[in-house]
Amino acid sequence: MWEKLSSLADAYGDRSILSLFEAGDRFADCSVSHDGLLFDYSKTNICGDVKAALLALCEAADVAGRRAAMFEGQKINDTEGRAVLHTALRNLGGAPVYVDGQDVMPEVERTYRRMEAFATDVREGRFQGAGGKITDVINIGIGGSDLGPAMVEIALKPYVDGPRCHFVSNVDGAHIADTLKGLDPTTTLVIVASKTFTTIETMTNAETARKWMAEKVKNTGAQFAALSSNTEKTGEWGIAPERVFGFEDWVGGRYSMWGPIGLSVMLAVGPEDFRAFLAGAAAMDKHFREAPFAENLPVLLALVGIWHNQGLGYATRAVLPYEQRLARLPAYLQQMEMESNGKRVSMDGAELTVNSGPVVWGEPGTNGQHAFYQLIHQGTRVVPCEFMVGVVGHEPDLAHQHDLLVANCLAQSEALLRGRDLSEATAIMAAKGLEGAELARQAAHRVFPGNRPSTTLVYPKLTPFVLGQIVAMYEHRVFVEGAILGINSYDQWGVELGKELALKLSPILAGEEGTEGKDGSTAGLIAAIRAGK
Ligand SMILES: O=P(O)(O)OC[C@H]1O[C@](O)(CO)[C@@H](O)[C@@H]1O
Repeated sequence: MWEKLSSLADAYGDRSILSLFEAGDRFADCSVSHDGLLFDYSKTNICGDVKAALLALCEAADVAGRRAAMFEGQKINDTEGRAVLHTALRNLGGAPVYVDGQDVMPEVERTYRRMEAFATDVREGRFQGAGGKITDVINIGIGGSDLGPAMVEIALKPYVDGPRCHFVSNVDGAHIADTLKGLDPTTTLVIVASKTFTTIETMTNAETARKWMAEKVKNTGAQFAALSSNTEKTGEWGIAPERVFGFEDWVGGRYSMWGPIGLSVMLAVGPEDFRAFLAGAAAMDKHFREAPFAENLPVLLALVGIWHNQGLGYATRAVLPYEQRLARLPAYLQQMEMESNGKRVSMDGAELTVNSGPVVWGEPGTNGQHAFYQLIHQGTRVVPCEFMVGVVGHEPDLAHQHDLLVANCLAQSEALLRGRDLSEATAIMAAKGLEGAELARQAAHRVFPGNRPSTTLVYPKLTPFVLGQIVAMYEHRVFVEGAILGINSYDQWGVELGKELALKLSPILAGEEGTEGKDGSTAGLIAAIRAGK
């Protein structure tokens, strides 16, 4: 299945992307517009036969069949025996969705209405803390129970008109200590967000928050809410059922912010804007299900990813939003993509014969330009870049700054494409008066190889709807890449070993057990830390 792609990669790996623009209207051929979004992949070296080979991979992997299986609630997460239906969380008012023959939508809608009612009560002051109206909300969660809502709350700042939201994730006591400083427990609502309600970091931080609140609030439980699929544990922990918002095991942690895990966002922006966020995602779901693959945004994004990673062997990709409010998007996508597609075996347990998903990283522009773009432009390894930028910002008075932002975004992809060759670099340095060996030496440092691939996503403005579209597009991109690789994108066994070892290390670090059986490095580190305490 991969031979064709690999022979095309051998043939085309080094060809000039710029020269591809000489034939026909490449921009028109290699960009897709849908519902306000414009995805341009013309600055990659994908063209006719590469695209055909990539689309053939979709056929060979039966992406269409697997897509149908996902939306139909089949148990495509087959190492855990679970359906994968985060799409149901944003299917509000939509068609029934069946799991094991039962329509899950009535329960999804019911929970959603409870969330709306609770969020409205908090925002309008009907739900109060011991000291009055809730001013602050702390979401305690980690991974998918943190990254999504934390990312969205920043992204939608212009829409925030509710209580201040804080996000605590790290088991490092510094995180919760710094967050609690300055907060008034009598007007703070604590949300414990954990699908399993057993995650050690979250439960430890929740306990710390409970102690902090108990110093000033008699009935601490009244100011706690839980977001979880483990209602037994939320009950044991003492959170009253009316403030427990549940979801089923067919919602994966890293895909969960569309439902109860998004409660902090709903509290911040209000139910109406949260609904718009879901509507954007639902619109992308529809596009993903209906558009032909050759014009399907998530499919194209996935194919670009497959070409760069499995085809050309580029091990990483940078996500570079030219939008300060998307500062946490790269971290969010890191979990979504790397926890989903960082797998070494296919569904049947056989080792992959191609690379698994790439390393995903990034920072917003223009900040990244002054940090790591040096390597992207002149380093020896190629880093495919995924730029994104809004046509307008939310600050009409600062439109000139937005124009500068856009200019920088476009300049970077242009620079990556064109580069600067030795003759140009030499002419520039000669014009500055250099000559001879020094001219040659200095010019060499100013050469940009160029021919470095990038894509650009242009969106009208970062509204809740648009953010929903973008995130859902990435979710489906991960699905398509995973389907082509033949892996299960919805389990995460790779996080388990470290968790198990950490539990065993705690008593050793405390001096209650010895280091027998530990490797020399770990034993040495334990000894040093124990001695330094
Ligand atoms: O919501 P929970 O159950 O606390 O899990 C948090 C995170 O931990 C993980 O299971 C990985 O450790 C993620 O997949 C998940 O998002």
